[in-house]
Amino acid sequence: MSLSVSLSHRYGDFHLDLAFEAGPGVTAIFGPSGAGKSTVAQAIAGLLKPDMGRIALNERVLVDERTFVSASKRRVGYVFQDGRLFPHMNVAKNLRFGARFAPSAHDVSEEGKIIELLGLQALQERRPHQLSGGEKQRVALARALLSQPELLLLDEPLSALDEPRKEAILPYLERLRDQVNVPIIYISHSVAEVARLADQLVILKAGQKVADGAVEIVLSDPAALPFVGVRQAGSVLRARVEEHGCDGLSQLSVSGGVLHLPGISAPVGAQLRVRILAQDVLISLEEPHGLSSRNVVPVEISALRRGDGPGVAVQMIAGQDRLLARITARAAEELALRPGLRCFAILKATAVPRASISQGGH
Ligand SMILES: Nc1ncnc2c1ncn2[C@@H]1O[C@H](COP(=O)(O)OP(=O)(O)OP(=O)(O)O)[C@@H](O)[C@H]1O
Repeated sequence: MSLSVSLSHRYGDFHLDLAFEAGPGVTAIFGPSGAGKSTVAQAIAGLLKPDMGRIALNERVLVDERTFVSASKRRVGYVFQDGRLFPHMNVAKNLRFGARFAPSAHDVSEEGKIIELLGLQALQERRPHQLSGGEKQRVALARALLSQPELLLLDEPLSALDEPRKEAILPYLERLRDQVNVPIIYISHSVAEVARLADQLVILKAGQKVADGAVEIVLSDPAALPFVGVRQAGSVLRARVEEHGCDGLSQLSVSGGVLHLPGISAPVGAQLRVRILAQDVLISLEEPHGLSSRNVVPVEISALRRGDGPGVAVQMIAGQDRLLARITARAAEELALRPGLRCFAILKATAVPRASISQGGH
């Protein structure tokens, strides 16, 4: 699958002007409020006719100078922030409504698989007002999938939910990513969600694309730090669960070494993604001894970038992975950090919260 987007659109002073390509898996479109994310989503879905541009989905042109395929003919399943279920219909009828738009009749087992995947078996008779926010979003996701879309477009699907409900629905989105063969465009202003779900990332600012690429590469790029925010910046590592210790710490292998982290319930052998915030990584020139942290990984510095304030972002290569640290410029000077320098990254185990660790995504 491929989605190719090139857009130019004006709303008063706001000018959206960008191009990107999205492949299979989850492509996140990330940016602050007003960056133009929803405008992009609406153009892809056919709810907005851009001033100029070209959008093609799997070689089928949806928009160009001569073409404007209507929303209902695009095969794009759109899930809004608030789900937008039909209030007078129960869950089963809402789902049937989605299936009406499918180009071919549904295999019952396929339909059952979607309902099971999103955990809706027991909710079929309920009306939307009898559902929690998270359950409504799961119904909206299933309804969109039942229309057999070529692309699923999720526009901040978690933004109306409180933290516990977000946490409860994220595993469903992960299962969707890993088990349903429909590419997903995921609009979000949450780095945490992007780090958990996305394969590719496009960052927008004031209507322009400021970064794009594989999520691990973009999130660990010091140049992207100003757009991601210093407190949210960090890298995503792929890890494998090796062993659960009886003291509550689990041993994970990453390509550059071993991490010991708490709160991991995934079984031995499971593949995980671990988000490590730049502010939680320390750098040592020598291999530290007599240190309370057991998470010490040998690294090589690959890039440094001075921010506007006292901080420096340091990118390091650890095996096949990249780590990002944010330290003070004074420390970087005193340690004479420079690209090519071999040193050690230290991570405090308790700095990685449970929500930063997720399963799958390969
Ligand atoms: N229908 C419209 N008419 C006029 N201006 C609009 C319209 N829709 C969006 N805008 C403007 O376009 C800009 C981008 O809006 P958009 O909703 O795409 O941003 P966003 O990144 O999705 O923001 P948020 O995260 O707050 O939803 C904003 O300045 C907004 O005010």
